[in-house]
Amino acid sequence: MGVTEPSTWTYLMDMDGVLVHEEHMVPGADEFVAALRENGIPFMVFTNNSIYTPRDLRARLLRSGLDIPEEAIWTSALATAQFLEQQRPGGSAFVVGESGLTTALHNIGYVLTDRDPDYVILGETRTYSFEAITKAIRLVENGARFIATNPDEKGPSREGTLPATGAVAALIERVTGRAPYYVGKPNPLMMRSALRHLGVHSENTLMIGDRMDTDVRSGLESGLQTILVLSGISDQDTAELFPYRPTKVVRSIADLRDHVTDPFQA
Ligand SMILES: O=C(CO)COP(=O)(O)O
Ligand SMILES: [Mg+2]
Repeated sequence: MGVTEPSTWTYLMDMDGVLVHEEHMVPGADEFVAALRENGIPFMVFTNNSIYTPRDLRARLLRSGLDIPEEAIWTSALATAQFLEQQRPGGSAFVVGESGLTTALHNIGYVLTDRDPDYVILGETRTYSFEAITKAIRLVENGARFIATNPDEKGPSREGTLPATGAVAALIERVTGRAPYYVGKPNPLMMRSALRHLGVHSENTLMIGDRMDTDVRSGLESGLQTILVLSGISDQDTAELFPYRPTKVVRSIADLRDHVTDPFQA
């Protein structure tokens, strides 16, 4: 499909499976980011991973070899806090997650408590505890609104699949009969907040991701061009399993490093 290349693109880049696998950089990702910088192309890391604050995530990415400014990092934790600040300012929540989520909620003035909270908020962590999940279940049963940062049921790593927020949300939903509201990709809320944050329009913005059901769908439904990479969750057959298609499929972000001004001509 012919894509009209705008004078310059803005890049929204998924993180896990595109730029890194946990703490390991995807080969060539540093050269890709350097090419964006050399061409003065605006970009944002746009991740459903709610574990880290932008400050911690910048430090983590830097150690992996990627120099990403804090202000170019937008996570599902930040999107969730922005959503709740609009929904119920000064609210309270019981949180199952890490500092990326608790810090974002504290920054909007939320009280974190297990005593009659307005919300139960489930985020990404690598240390889900049976006790915390049980508490979350009981609070949802008692009427707390159930929110989850992202629907990803798994994440990629060099060692193999990692269970993720969506899988734990499914456990809580199975026990309580209450489905969570997911704020992260593909919810248009998260995309709109990123485009607003960047001050750009969908026509000259593209989304690069490793998942069809979060990254590509999120971009597609917001009018962006989309690129699926095969370095994360998806393989060469994945795109065919979905009713919709990405604009382009590449093996990894390294394949784009020499075409950042015209990614669809290559
Ligand atoms: O955290 C995730 C699932 O583990 C997904 O993060 P990304 O949106 O960066 O791929
Ligand atoms: Mg990903």
